[in-house]
Amino acid sequence: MTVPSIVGARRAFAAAAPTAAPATDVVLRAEHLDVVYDGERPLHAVRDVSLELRRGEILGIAGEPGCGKSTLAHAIGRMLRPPARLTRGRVTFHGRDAVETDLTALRGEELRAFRRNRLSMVFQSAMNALNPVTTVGRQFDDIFRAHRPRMAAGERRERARELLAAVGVDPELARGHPHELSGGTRQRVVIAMALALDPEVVIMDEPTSALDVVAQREILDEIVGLRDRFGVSVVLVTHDLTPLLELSDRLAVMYAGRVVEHAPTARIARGAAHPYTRGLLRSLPDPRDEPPG
Ligand SMILES: Nc1ncnc2c1ncn2[C@@H]1O[C@H](COP(=O)(O)OP(=O)(O)OP(=O)(O)O)[C@@H](O)[C@H]1O
Repeated sequence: MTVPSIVGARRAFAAAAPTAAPATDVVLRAEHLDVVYDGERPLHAVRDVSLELRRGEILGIAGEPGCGKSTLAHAIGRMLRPPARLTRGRVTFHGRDAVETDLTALRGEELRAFRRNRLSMVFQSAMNALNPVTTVGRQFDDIFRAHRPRMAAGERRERARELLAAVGVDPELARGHPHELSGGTRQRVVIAMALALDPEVVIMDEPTSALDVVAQREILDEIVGLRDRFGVSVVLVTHDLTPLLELSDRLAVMYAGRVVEHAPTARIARGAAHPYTRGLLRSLPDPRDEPPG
Protein backbone atom coordinates (compact mmCIF):
# COMPACT_ATOMS: atom_id res chain seq x y z
CA MET A 1 0.00 0.00 0.00
CA THR A 2 1.37 3.41 -0.84
CA VAL A 3 1.04 6.50 1.29
CA PRO A 4 -1.89 8.37 -0.28
CA SER A 5 -1.45 11.84 -1.70
CA ILE A 6 -3.03 14.68 0.23
CA VAL A 7 -5.85 15.03 -2.29
CA GLY A 8 -6.29 11.27 -2.44
CA ALA A 9 -6.44 10.98 1.33
CA ARG A 10 -9.02 13.73 1.57
CA ARG A 11 -11.15 12.10 -1.11
CA ALA A 12 -10.83 8.70 0.54
CA PHE A 13 -11.71 10.25 3.86
CA ALA A 14 -14.75 12.01 2.41
CA ALA A 15 -15.91 8.75 0.88
CA ALA A 16 -15.35 6.85 4.10
CA ALA A 17 -17.26 9.30 6.24
CA PRO A 18 -20.59 9.84 4.53
CA THR A 19 -22.68 10.20 7.67
CA ALA A 20 -22.16 13.90 8.43
CA ALA A 21 -20.74 17.11 7.02
CA PRO A 22 -17.07 17.47 8.04
CA ALA A 23 -17.75 20.56 10.15
CA THR A 24 -19.85 18.58 12.61
CA ASP A 25 -18.21 15.20 12.17
CA VAL A 26 -17.04 14.47 15.69
CA VAL A 27 -14.65 11.54 16.06
CA LEU A 28 -14.07 11.74 19.81
CA ARG A 29 -16.28 13.33 22.42
CA ALA A 30 -15.35 13.74 26.08
CA GLU A 31 -18.14 14.69 28.47
CA HIS A 32 -17.79 15.93 32.03
CA LEU A 33 -14.50 14.20 32.80
CA ASP A 34 -13.20 14.28 36.35
CA VAL A 35 -9.84 12.71 37.25
CA VAL A 36 -8.53 12.32 40.78
CA TYR A 37 -5.06 11.19 41.88
CA ASP A 38 -5.78 9.02 44.90
CA GLY A 39 -3.62 9.39 47.97
CA GLU A 40 -3.62 10.69 51.50
CA ARG A 41 -4.59 14.05 50.05
CA PRO A 42 -6.44 13.23 46.80
CA LEU A 43 -5.73 15.67 44.00
CA HIS A 44 -8.55 16.63 41.66
CA ALA A 45 -6.46 17.12 38.48
CA VAL A 46 -9.20 17.31 35.82
CA ARG A 47 -12.50 19.01 36.62
CA ASP A 48 -15.65 18.65 34.60
CA VAL A 49 -13.96 18.77 31.20
CA SER A 50 -16.00 18.39 28.03
CA LEU A 51 -14.32 18.49 24.62
CA GLU A 52 -14.81 17.32 21.10
CA LEU A 53 -12.33 16.33 18.41
CA ARG A 54 -13.62 16.62 14.86
CA ARG A 55 -12.54 14.30 12.09
CA GLY A 56 -9.34 15.43 10.38
CA GLU A 57 -8.70 18.32 12.76
CA ILE A 58 -5.84 19.12 15.11
CA LEU A 59 -7.14 19.98 18.56
CA GLY A 60 -4.52 21.77 20.64
CA ILE A 61 -4.59 21.54 24.43
CA ALA A 62 -2.60 24.33 26.04
CA GLY A 63 -2.00 25.64 29.54
CA GLU A 64 0.75 26.15 32.04
CA PRO A 65 2.69 23.24 33.63
CA GLY A 66 0.63 21.31 36.15
CA CYS A 67 -2.78 22.48 34.89
CA GLY A 68 -3.80 18.92 33.97
CA LYS A 69 -3.14 18.68 30.20
CA SER A 70 -1.30 15.38 30.37
CA THR A 71 -3.82 13.85 32.77
CA LEU A 72 -6.65 14.91 30.45
CA ALA A 73 -4.89 13.45 27.39
CA HIS A 74 -4.43 10.15 29.20
CA ALA A 75 -8.07 10.16 30.30
CA ILE A 76 -9.26 10.77 26.73
CA GLY A 77 -7.06 7.90 25.45
CA ARG A 78 -8.07 5.57 28.31
CA MET A 79 -4.42 5.47 29.41
CA LEU A 80 -4.77 6.55 33.04
CA ARG A 81 -2.80 4.44 35.51
CA PRO A 82 -3.22 4.37 39.31
CA PRO A 83 -3.17 6.47 41.37
CA ALA A 84 -5.05 8.39 38.64
CA ARG A 85 -8.75 7.50 38.44
CA LEU A 86 -11.56 8.71 36.21
CA THR A 87 -14.26 9.46 38.75
CA ARG A 88 -16.88 10.83 36.36
CA GLY A 89 -17.56 11.30 32.68
CA ARG A 90 -17.62 9.51 29.40
CA VAL A 91 -15.50 9.38 26.25
CA THR A 92 -17.26 8.31 23.06
CA PHE A 93 -15.55 7.37 19.81
CA HIS A 94 -17.44 7.74 16.54
CA GLY A 95 -15.67 5.53 14.01
CA ARG A 96 -15.43 5.96 10.26
CA ASP A 97 -17.56 2.83 10.12
CA ALA A 98 -20.31 4.88 11.85
CA VAL A 99 -20.05 2.64 14.93
CA GLU A 100 -20.14 4.49 18.25
CA THR A 101 -17.97 3.12 21.08
CA ASP A 102 -18.14 4.12 24.73
CA LEU A 103 -14.40 4.07 25.55
CA THR A 104 -15.03 4.37 29.25
CA ALA A 105 -16.84 1.03 29.17
CA LEU A 106 -14.09 -0.93 27.35
CA ARG A 107 -12.06 -3.40 29.39
CA GLY A 108 -9.17 -5.83 28.89
CA GLU A 109 -8.62 -7.20 25.39
CA GLU A 110 -11.39 -5.02 23.92
CA LEU A 111 -9.60 -1.91 25.14
CA ARG A 112 -6.19 -3.13 23.95
CA ALA A 113 -7.59 -3.96 20.49
CA PHE A 114 -9.21 -0.53 20.31
CA ARG A 115 -5.98 1.23 21.20
CA ARG A 116 -4.00 -0.80 18.68
CA ASN A 117 -6.30 -0.16 15.77
CA ARG A 118 -8.23 3.04 16.26
CA LEU A 119 -6.38 5.37 18.63
CA SER A 120 -2.67 5.63 19.40
CA MET A 121 -0.61 7.84 21.69
CA VAL A 122 2.78 9.53 21.36
CA PHE A 123 4.58 10.63 24.51
CA GLN A 124 7.43 13.00 25.22
CA SER A 125 10.18 10.43 25.61
CA ALA A 126 10.85 8.60 22.35
CA MET A 127 13.45 6.39 23.98
CA ASN A 128 10.84 4.85 26.28
CA ALA A 129 8.64 3.97 23.32
CA LEU A 130 11.42 2.24 21.36
CA ASN A 131 13.17 -1.03 22.07
CA PRO A 132 16.88 -0.16 22.46
CA VAL A 133 18.20 -3.59 21.44
CA THR A 134 16.21 -4.03 18.21
CA THR A 135 16.65 -2.25 14.89
CA VAL A 136 14.02 0.28 13.87
CA GLY A 137 13.01 -1.86 10.88
CA ARG A 138 12.53 -4.90 13.08
CA GLN A 139 10.28 -2.91 15.42
CA PHE A 140 7.98 -1.98 12.54
CA ASP A 141 8.06 -5.58 11.41
CA ASP A 142 7.03 -6.76 14.88
CA ILE A 143 4.04 -4.39 14.88
CA PHE A 144 2.82 -5.66 11.50
CA ARG A 145 3.45 -9.32 12.29
CA ALA A 146 1.53 -9.05 15.55
CA HIS A 147 -1.41 -7.01 14.27
CA ARG A 148 -1.53 -7.49 10.51
CA PRO A 149 -0.64 -11.17 10.22
CA ARG A 150 -1.75 -11.35 6.59
CA MET A 151 0.88 -8.86 5.40
CA ALA A 152 3.72 -10.49 3.47
CA ALA A 153 7.33 -9.81 4.49
CA GLY A 154 7.98 -7.59 1.47
CA GLU A 155 4.82 -5.60 2.10
CA ARG A 156 5.78 -5.09 5.77
CA ARG A 157 9.22 -3.79 4.76
CA GLU A 158 7.78 -1.50 2.11
CA ARG A 159 5.14 -0.09 4.48
CA ALA A 160 7.80 0.65 7.12
CA ARG A 161 9.88 2.50 4.54
CA GLU A 162 6.85 4.52 3.43
CA LEU A 163 5.99 5.46 6.99
CA LEU A 164 9.55 6.56 7.73
CA ALA A 165 9.68 8.63 4.54
CA ALA A 166 6.31 10.20 5.45
CA VAL A 167 7.75 11.54 8.71
CA GLY A 168 10.92 12.78 7.01
CA VAL A 169 13.27 9.96 8.04
CA ASP A 170 15.63 8.31 5.56
CA PRO A 171 14.21 4.76 5.19
CA GLU A 172 17.77 3.40 5.21
CA LEU A 173 17.92 4.28 8.90
CA ALA A 174 15.56 1.36 9.52
CA ARG A 175 18.69 -0.80 9.64
CA GLY A 176 19.96 1.10 12.69
CA HIS A 177 19.24 0.92 16.41
CA PRO A 178 17.44 3.76 18.21
CA HIS A 179 20.59 4.94 20.03
CA GLU A 180 22.24 5.64 16.67
CA LEU A 181 19.58 8.23 15.82
CA SER A 182 19.27 11.85 16.95
CA GLY A 183 16.53 12.70 19.45
CA GLY A 184 14.46 14.38 16.73
CA THR A 185 14.76 11.39 14.39
CA ARG A 186 13.79 9.02 17.19
CA GLN A 187 10.68 11.03 17.91
CA ARG A 188 9.79 11.00 14.19
CA VAL A 189 10.18 7.21 14.23
CA VAL A 190 7.82 6.99 17.20
CA ILE A 191 5.26 9.11 15.34
CA ALA A 192 5.60 6.84 12.29
CA MET A 193 5.00 3.82 14.52
CA ALA A 194 1.93 5.47 16.00
CA LEU A 195 0.57 5.77 12.44
CA ALA A 196 1.53 2.23 11.41
CA LEU A 197 -1.86 0.63 11.96
CA ASP A 198 -3.83 3.52 10.41
CA PRO A 199 -5.45 4.84 13.59
CA GLU A 200 -8.25 7.36 13.28
CA VAL A 201 -6.99 9.38 16.24
CA VAL A 202 -3.47 10.07 17.54
CA ILE A 203 -3.04 11.75 20.93
CA MET A 204 0.34 13.46 21.25
CA ASP A 205 1.41 14.51 24.73
CA GLU A 206 4.26 17.04 24.53
CA PRO A 207 5.72 15.12 21.57
CA THR A 208 8.62 17.52 21.10
CA SER A 209 9.38 18.86 24.58
CA ALA A 210 12.58 16.83 24.92
CA LEU A 211 14.02 18.27 21.69
CA ASP A 212 15.89 21.41 20.74
CA VAL A 213 13.83 24.32 19.42
CA VAL A 214 14.62 23.71 15.74
CA ALA A 215 13.71 20.01 15.88
CA GLN A 216 10.57 20.89 17.84
CA ARG A 217 9.36 23.27 15.19
CA GLU A 218 10.19 20.91 12.31
CA ILE A 219 8.28 18.03 13.86
CA LEU A 220 5.29 20.15 14.82
CA ASP A 221 5.11 21.43 11.23
CA GLU A 222 5.32 17.85 10.02
CA ILE A 223 2.29 16.89 12.11
CA VAL A 224 0.05 19.10 9.96
CA GLY A 225 1.26 17.29 6.83
CA LEU A 226 0.66 13.92 8.46
CA ARG A 227 -2.87 14.88 9.39
CA ASP A 228 -3.50 15.77 5.74
CA ARG A 229 -1.83 12.67 4.30
CA PHE A 230 -3.30 10.12 6.65
CA GLY A 231 -6.66 11.78 7.33
CA VAL A 232 -5.95 11.27 11.02
CA SER A 233 -7.38 13.44 13.81
CA VAL A 234 -4.84 14.71 16.32
CA VAL A 235 -5.01 15.84 19.94
CA LEU A 236 -1.82 17.83 20.47
CA VAL A 237 -0.85 18.70 24.03
CA THR A 238 1.83 21.28 24.64
CA HIS A 239 2.62 23.95 27.19
CA ASP A 240 3.79 26.19 24.33
CA LEU A 241 0.88 28.13 22.89
CA THR A 242 2.84 29.67 20.00
CA PRO A 243 2.94 26.64 17.66
CA LEU A 244 -0.63 25.71 18.54
CA LEU A 245 -1.86 29.11 17.36
CA GLU A 246 -0.50 28.28 13.92
CA LEU A 247 -1.03 24.54 13.72
CA SER A 248 -4.25 23.70 15.47
CA ASP A 249 -7.75 24.04 14.09
CA ARG A 250 -9.31 24.30 17.52
CA LEU A 251 -7.85 25.05 20.88
CA ALA A 252 -8.73 24.05 24.43
CA VAL A 253 -7.07 26.19 27.09
CA MET A 254 -6.75 24.65 30.54
CA TYR A 255 -6.37 26.32 33.88
CA ALA A 256 -6.30 24.48 37.22
CA GLY A 257 -7.87 21.31 35.85
CA ARG A 258 -10.62 23.04 33.88
CA VAL A 259 -10.96 23.90 30.22
CA VAL A 260 -11.63 27.62 30.39
CA GLU A 261 -11.85 28.15 26.64
CA HIS A 262 -12.59 25.73 23.76
CA ALA A 263 -13.06 27.30 20.36
CA PRO A 264 -11.66 27.52 16.82
CA THR A 265 -8.05 28.70 17.08
CA ALA A 266 -8.63 31.56 14.64
CA ARG A 267 -11.41 32.89 16.86
CA ILE A 268 -9.22 32.69 19.98
CA ALA A 269 -6.36 34.42 18.14
CA ARG A 270 -8.73 37.23 17.10
CA GLY A 271 -10.04 37.74 20.59
CA ALA A 272 -10.07 35.26 23.46
CA ALA A 273 -13.23 35.14 25.56
CA HIS A 274 -11.55 34.17 28.84
CA PRO A 275 -9.23 36.53 30.76
CA TYR A 276 -6.77 33.69 31.43
CA THR A 277 -6.40 33.02 27.69
CA ARG A 278 -5.98 36.74 27.04
CA GLY A 279 -3.19 36.76 29.63
CA LEU A 280 -1.51 33.77 27.99
CA LEU A 281 -1.69 35.44 24.59
CA ARG A 282 -0.27 38.70 25.97
CA SER A 283 2.66 36.82 27.51
CA LEU A 284 3.80 35.46 24.12
CA PRO A 285 6.79 37.14 22.53
CA ASP A 286 5.89 39.47 19.67
CA PRO A 287 7.55 38.16 16.49
CA ARG A 288 8.19 41.80 15.47
CA ASP A 289 10.41 42.30 18.56
CA GLU A 290 14.17 42.34 18.11
CA PRO A 291 15.76 39.08 19.31
CA PRO A 292 17.68 39.52 22.59
CA GLY A 293 21.46 40.07 22.43
N1 LIG B 1 1.23 10.37 39.53
C1 LIG B 1 0.73 11.45 40.11
N2 LIG B 1 0.35 11.43 41.41
C2 LIG B 1 -0.18 12.52 42.00
N3 LIG B 1 -0.38 13.70 41.38
C3 LIG B 1 -0.01 13.80 40.08
C4 LIG B 1 0.55 12.68 39.38
N4 LIG B 1 0.82 13.08 38.11
C5 LIG B 1 0.43 14.37 38.02
N5 LIG B 1 -0.07 14.80 39.21
C6 LIG B 1 -0.60 16.12 39.52
O1 LIG B 1 -1.74 16.37 38.71
C7 LIG B 1 -1.78 17.74 38.30
C8 LIG B 1 -1.86 17.79 36.78
O2 LIG B 1 -0.64 17.25 36.26
P1 LIG B 1 -0.40 17.06 34.69
O3 LIG B 1 0.91 16.36 34.51
O4 LIG B 1 -1.61 16.47 34.09
O5 LIG B 1 -0.28 18.58 34.23
P2 LIG B 1 0.32 19.16 32.87
O6 LIG B 1 -0.46 20.37 32.56
O7 LIG B 1 0.40 18.09 31.85
O8 LIG B 1 1.78 19.56 33.34
P3 LIG B 1 3.16 19.50 32.53
O9 LIG B 1 3.05 20.51 31.42
O10 LIG B 1 4.15 19.90 33.57
O11 LIG B 1 3.31 18.09 32.06
C9 LIG B 1 -0.51 18.40 38.86
O12 LIG B 1 -0.87 19.06 40.04
C10 LIG B 1 0.40 17.24 39.15
O13 LIG B 1 1.26 17.52 40.22
